[in-house]
Amino acid sequence: MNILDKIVIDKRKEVDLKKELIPIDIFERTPYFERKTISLSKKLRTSQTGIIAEFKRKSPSKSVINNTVNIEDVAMGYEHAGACGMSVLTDEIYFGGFLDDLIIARENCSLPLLRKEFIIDEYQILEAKGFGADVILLIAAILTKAEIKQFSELAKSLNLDVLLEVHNEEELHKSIMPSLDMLGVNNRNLKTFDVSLETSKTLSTLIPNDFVKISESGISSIEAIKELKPYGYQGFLIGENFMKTNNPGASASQFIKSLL
Ligand SMILES: O=C(O)c1ccccc1NCC(=O)[C@H](O)[C@H](O)COP(=O)(O)O
Repeated sequence: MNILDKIVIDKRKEVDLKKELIPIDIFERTPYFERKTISLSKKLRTSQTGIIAEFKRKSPSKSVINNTVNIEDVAMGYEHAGACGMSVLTDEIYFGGFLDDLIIARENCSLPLLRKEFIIDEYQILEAKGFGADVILLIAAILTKAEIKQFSELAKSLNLDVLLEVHNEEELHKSIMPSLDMLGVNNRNLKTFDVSLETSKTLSTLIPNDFVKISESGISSIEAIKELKPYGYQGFLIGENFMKTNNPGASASQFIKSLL
């Protein structure tokens, strides 16, 4: 069984258990639920750099990345660095993240926040809103076309932006629909962990211009961004390159300054 299938099986168990323990309407009563969300797609359309900086403690492909920095400092650091948005991995088993990380990030910066999660149930979308997210991620590899439609329409009804992630042509073709804001091409094959920026280049021409295009994973140099921009990418999701340092905010700041 590949890692993605394993993650989805564990996620199903986790969500089913939570649904038994925490009624969904609780999320509608959090202080964050009524908050006016910030649109990442709108910010990216006018951003000079388009950097979405990620908070990522560990990953299935790299094991531990950074266990010492705290999310308060990193959220403030990313905002100060001039990032366009922040991605927060909330999966605990595989990425060492927590839902509370979203709240802590929300309290420490005013960047649009992406809940980076393996969303397989509407419950997680209400939860994302209740914990201060502005954007949700939908991964085409783990969802049917009907689920992508159902989940993205629910997110839009809650004023959340939707980032749909693909890795190949088949996933892209099944996914394109008006309820998405951004199309992300993951340069990492989530089943084998192979990373290649060629994936973003190849798929770019197939993405209609109405969507903001984001290139995700394996970006570690200014040269990579310069290579990808001519293919129409306006957003660049970067995790490990910043998180592997002692000071991810300072690392993002240096990176963003070199881009301007
Ligand atoms: O990062 C992984 O190893 C991974 C494995 C399986 C599923 C998802 C995975 N990562 C999620 C992401 O999409 C990345 O964290 C994000 O794009 C940033 O990537 P990077 O800059 O390479 O840390």
